[in-house]
Amino acid sequence: MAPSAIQTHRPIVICGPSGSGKSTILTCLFKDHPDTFGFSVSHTTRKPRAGEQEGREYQFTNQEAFMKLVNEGGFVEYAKFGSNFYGTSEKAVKSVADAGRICVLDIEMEGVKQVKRSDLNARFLFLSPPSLEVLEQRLRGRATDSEDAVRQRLDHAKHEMAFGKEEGVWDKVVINDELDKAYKEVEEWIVDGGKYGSQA
Ligand SMILES: Nc1ncnc2c1ncn2[C@@H]1O[C@H](COP(=O)(O)OP(=O)(O)OP(=O)(O)O)[C@@H](O)[C@H]1O
Repeated sequence: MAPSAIQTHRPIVICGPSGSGKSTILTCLFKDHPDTFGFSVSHTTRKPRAGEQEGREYQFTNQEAFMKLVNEGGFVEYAKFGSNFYGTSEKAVKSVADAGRICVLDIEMEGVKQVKRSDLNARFLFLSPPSLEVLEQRLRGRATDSEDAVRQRLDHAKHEMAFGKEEGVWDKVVINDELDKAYKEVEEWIVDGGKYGSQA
């Protein structure tokens, strides 16, 4: 039987504390490899903001429809933030692969555990800051968060760093010390000599 798109285009899960550099590294990757990667469009029960378009930023839905999809096992991961639900449907990930791209999932710890239990056959990358001290400097340097938010992120980062050290979870752990070096290491692992982790 011919391999499915999801087997030839294995999704990449990237996880790491806020401020570890996920967006920075993914921006480089997408720029250096145009038309290779894609993000799946998540579902959310929150209302669209001005300028947001159905099916582009999110698939906007209501709680009843969201829960129905949960019960049908349609999500590879979902979570509640504040009073709204957010989730990644299996269909959304598969449609990225069907379009000939590798789906990149930038998700947090609980989501990673759920994707691990799914049949997505994803590859798991943990991006770590060199230390909590450096992470704090970067979060402050980014200047996008209030003092309270920085403290919350650092608090959460301690648990995430422990998760990053757990056996059997990660296919690759990269320490983002010097950006160019970390990026090269991520790129090399993802591209995998042109195989992109494909076993097919
Ligand atoms: N190797 C590095 N050396 C120095 N600064 C870095 C390095 N990598 C990233 N940064 C800086 O650290 C800050 C945090 O990076 P970034 O926003 O990419 O993190 P993130 O993991 O995507 O965070 P979030 O999960 O909150 O979106 C940014 O200001 C970025 O420019």
